[in-house]
Amino acid sequence: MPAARQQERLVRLDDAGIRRKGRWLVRGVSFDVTRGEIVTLIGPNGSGKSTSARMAIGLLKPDEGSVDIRPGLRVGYVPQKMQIDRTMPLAVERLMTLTGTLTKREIAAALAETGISHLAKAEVQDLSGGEFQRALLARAIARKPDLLVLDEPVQGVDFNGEIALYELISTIRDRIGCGILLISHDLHVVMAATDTVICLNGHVCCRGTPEIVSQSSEYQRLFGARASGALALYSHHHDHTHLPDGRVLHADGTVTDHCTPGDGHHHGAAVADDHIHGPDCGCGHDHSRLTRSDALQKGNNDAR
Ligand SMILES: Nc1ncnc2c1ncn2[C@@H]1O[C@H](COP(=O)(O)OP(=O)(O)OP(=O)(O)O)[C@@H](O)[C@H]1O
Repeated sequence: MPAARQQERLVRLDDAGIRRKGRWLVRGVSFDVTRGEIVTLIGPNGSGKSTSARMAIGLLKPDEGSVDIRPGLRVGYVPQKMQIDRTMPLAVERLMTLTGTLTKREIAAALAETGISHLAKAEVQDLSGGEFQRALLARAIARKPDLLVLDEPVQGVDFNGEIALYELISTIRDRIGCGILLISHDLHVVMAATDTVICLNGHVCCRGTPEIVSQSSEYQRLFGARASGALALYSHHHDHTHLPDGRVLHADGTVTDHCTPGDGHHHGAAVADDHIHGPDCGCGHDHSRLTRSDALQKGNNDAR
């Protein structure tokens, strides 16, 4: 692909935020996706990944900041949840055309690309989890999108299937030359397939290339031989916690309605996937900071 085309910016979010019912769902979100790039959003449940992705493709308008989408951008989107009536007979090739017409040739090419040509006439309700994800991917790439947005594309897929699907996503990027915005919880494999990782937790917590992160000494110390994913991105110091009611508890004990991009990193929520810090956990973090359970308890007390 020519270099100029590769640098083509497809979408840019600049300090974008979404507010609902008096609460910021995400705030201060800035990132670009350029052609040929795979950008992955990671973060705990409810951290704003889907909301940010939906802003990036114009399904949600930001309440502050801006989202610039290249004029005429063709988007292929696989949402996290699909409303498909599993009791209705629906063949895979019909699923492909539910949201617009496609030629037989386009359908055949997309099914071949995703390795499910043999399932063209199969009923969607009979597909395995991995086959269903491939069918959704086929539908999303059939119109040769400029930007492919995949919200948790490996849900319900076993470990080997996950790796195969990520490889497929990279192959599709190379062949179609699209940009890809990926949302994933699969930190152990997401590193391999990604150019840029963005860690969200109500705002952008940190970002970086997988290579730089995986070579850091803290990464090696934290995760050693079992480290093959983006877990290292979760190893930085976090200095505030989002409370269940949406307010923010800061390291100095103060509670505010929301965090801001300048707040620094979160404590606990993102680290909790592995352990709660204590004097013996050996992870190298600053243990004078509040543990997640301490922080939550303190926040709850403050709220009373
Ligand atoms: N329309 C809405 N009104 C109010 N709150 C909303 C709305 N949509 C989403 N939320 C809340 O915004 C937060 C972010 O949701 P979002 O779906 O973006 O998170 P996520 O990071 O994709 O989560 P998950 O990993 O669980 O899929 C959640 O707390 C969610 O409950």
